[in-house]
Amino acid sequence: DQSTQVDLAAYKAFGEKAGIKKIVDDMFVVILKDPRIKTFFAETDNEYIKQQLTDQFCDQLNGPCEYTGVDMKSSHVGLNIGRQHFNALVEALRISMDQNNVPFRMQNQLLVKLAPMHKDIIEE
Ligand code: HEM
Repeated sequence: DQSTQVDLAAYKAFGEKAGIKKIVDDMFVVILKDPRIKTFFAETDNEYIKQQLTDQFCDQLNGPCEYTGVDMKSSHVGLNIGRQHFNALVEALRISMDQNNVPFRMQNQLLVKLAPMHKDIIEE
C-alpha cells in the first residue's frame, strides 16, 4: 500500500545520514564566517550542536534517526534571537545545501519543516 510508505526521496537527495552530517558541517563553516550570527556560536559546544542538528534534520526528512535533544523553545530561550538572525541561519543552510547539490525542491522539504520553529526560536 503506497499510502503507508514513508517518502524517502528528500532523505536520499540529502545523501542520507552521512550527507546530512556534511551539510550541517558546511553550514557551520558559513555560520562561523557570518558577522550577523557567528557570535552566538563563539562559546558553545558546536560539535554537540552539529550532532543534534544532524539527528534533527535526519528525523525531519523521515530518515532512521530520532532527535533526542532539547526542545526548540528551551534551547533558544534567552538568546535574544531576532528574525534577522533566523534568516541568516536559514541562508547558511541554503548555501550549504547548494554546495552539496541538493535539488531546490528537496531543500524546500526541509525548510518547510524548519520554518514553523521560528515561533519558538525568535524572541525579539
Ligand atoms: C530553524 C532554525 C534552528 C534550528 C532547527 C535550530 C536547532 C538547534 C538545535 C537542535 C540545538 C541543540 C539543542 C540541544 O541542546 O539539544 C540548538 C542550539 C542552539 N542554537 Fe539553534 N536552531 C535554529 C536557529 C538558531 C538561530 C537563528 C540561532 C542564532 C543565530 C541559534 C543559536 C543556537 C545556539 C547558540 C544554541 C546552543 C545553546 C546552548 O548551548 O545552550 N539557533 N539549535
